[in-house]
Amino acid sequence: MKNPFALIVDDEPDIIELLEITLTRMGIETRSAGTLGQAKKLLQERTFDLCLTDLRLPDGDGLELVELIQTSRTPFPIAVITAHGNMDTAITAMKKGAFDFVSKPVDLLTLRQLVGNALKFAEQAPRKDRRTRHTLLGDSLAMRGIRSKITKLARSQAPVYIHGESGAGKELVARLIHQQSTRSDKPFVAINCGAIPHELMESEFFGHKKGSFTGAIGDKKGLFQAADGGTLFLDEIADLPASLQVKLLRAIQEKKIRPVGEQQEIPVDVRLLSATHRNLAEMVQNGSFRQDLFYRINVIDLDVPPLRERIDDIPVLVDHILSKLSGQPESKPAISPAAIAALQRYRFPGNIRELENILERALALYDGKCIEEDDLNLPVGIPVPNPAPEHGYDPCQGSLEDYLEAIERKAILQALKENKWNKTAAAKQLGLSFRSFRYRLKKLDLDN
Ligand SMILES: Nc1ncnc2c1ncn2[C@@H]1O[C@H](COP(=O)(O)OP(=O)(O)OP(=O)(O)O)[C@@H](O)[C@H]1O
Repeated sequence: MKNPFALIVDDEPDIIELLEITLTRMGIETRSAGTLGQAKKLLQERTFDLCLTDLRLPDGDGLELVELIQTSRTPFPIAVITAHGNMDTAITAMKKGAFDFVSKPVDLLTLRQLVGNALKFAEQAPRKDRRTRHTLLGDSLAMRGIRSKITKLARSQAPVYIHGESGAGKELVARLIHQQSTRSDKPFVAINCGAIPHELMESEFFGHKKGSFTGAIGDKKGLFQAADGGTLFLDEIADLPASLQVKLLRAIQEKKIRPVGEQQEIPVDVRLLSATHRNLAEMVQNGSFRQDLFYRINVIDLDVPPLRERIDDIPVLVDHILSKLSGQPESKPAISPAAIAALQRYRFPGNIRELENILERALALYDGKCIEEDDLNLPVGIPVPNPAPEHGYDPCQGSLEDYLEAIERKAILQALKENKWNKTAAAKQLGLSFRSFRYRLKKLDLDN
C-alpha cells in the first residue's frame, strides 16, 4: 500500500520541521508550504490525504484553504493549528468544515491521535454504506435532512449539540454519528448529566486517584478515559453544575483531563456530543449556563423535531416498533387505519418513547387480531411542551448565517407541509420562483 501524503502549511520553519519529523515517523510522506500561495500550488500538483495548516499565513488566512479543500471535487481532512487558547478561530474553522484543530505548542501525542483519526477516515471513505445497528426511521423531509447531516458530521471531529424534546431521538442521532464515524470501533459512552450526584461528578467525568477523598479506595478511570478514542455523549448537559462546566470547558479546550488527586494532566482523544431538551441559549442569558462552554459545545447544532411535526413518519415507526415488540416480524400484530389516524392526530409530548409505551400497552389490551383506536388509550388533555420561544438573534447561539438558515428551513418545511409536499405550490406560497425554491432545498439539504 502506498504511503499517505500530507500537506503542511505554516510560516514557522520550526513548526514545519516538527510536523515533518512526527509525520514521517508515522510513515506519512509530506510536502510543506510556508504561504497560502505555495500551498495552493502544491494542491494543484498532486493529491493529498491530509492537510495541517496554520491559520495566520503571510499572504492570507488558512481558513481559505479549509474552504478550498472542502469544496474541491475530492475533499480530504484538513486540521488547523491555532495559537494557544484561541478556541474562537478553531471553532470558526470547524464550522467551515475543518476536521479538527491542534493548538500551539503542539502536543505530539494529540497530534498523532489527530493524524491517525484523519487517515482512518481516508482509508474508510470508499466504504460509503457503513453498517449500523441502529436505524433512524422516517421518510419525512426533516428526517431525511437529519440523516444527510449525520453523514456529514460523522466525517468531522467537531462537537455537536443536539436539541429536541424528550424522547424525540437525540441519543439515537448521537449513536449514529458515532457509528458512521472513524471512531466506530472505539467506545460510545453515553451519560445523563442529571443522573449523577453533584459531589461525585468530577470523579465520574475525570476519574480519581486512590485516597484522593474518603471512599476513593482505588484508582478509578472517568468517563473521558472510558471514551478515549471514541465518543462521549453528554445527555441533559443543562444539568451540569457550574463547577463542572469550568472543568469541562478546560477539557475540551486543552484535550486533556486531570483526575481528582492527580498532579499530571492526561491527554484524551474524545469527540464530544451533547444534548438537552432545555433551552440552553435562554439559560446562557439568565446566567445559569456558561456562555463560553455553550459556544464550544455548540460548534455544530442539530435540531431533532418533535414527532407531531413529522406525522408522516408515524406509520413506519409503528410498524418498526410493533415488529420489535412482537419479537418476529411475521407475528407482528395488525393495526387499523383508524388507529393510525388517531396516532397522527395525537400531540405526543413524550415523542417516540411515548409512542413505544402506547403500543406496548395496546399489545396487552387488544383482541389478538388487530389493534384498534380504543386499545391505544390515548391520553386526553395533556399539555404539549411549548415550542422554543422565538428570540431575536443572539450571537452566542451561533453565526447570523446559521440563525437565518434555521428560520428559512422552518418556513420551507411549513410551506411544504401546508401544501401536502407539493413543491410548486409551496414555492408559490413563499413568493419564490420554483428555481429559487429548488436551490434553497438543495442548500438546506432538504432535496433528497
Ligand atoms: N427516527 C427514529 N427511528 C426509530 N426509532 C427512534 C427514532 N427516534 C427515536 N427512536 C427511538 O425512540 C426512543 C427514544 O429515543 P432517544 O432515547 O434517542 O430520545 P432522546 O431525545 O435522547 O430522549 P431523552 O431526551 O429523554 O433522553 C428510543 O428507543 C429510540 O431508539
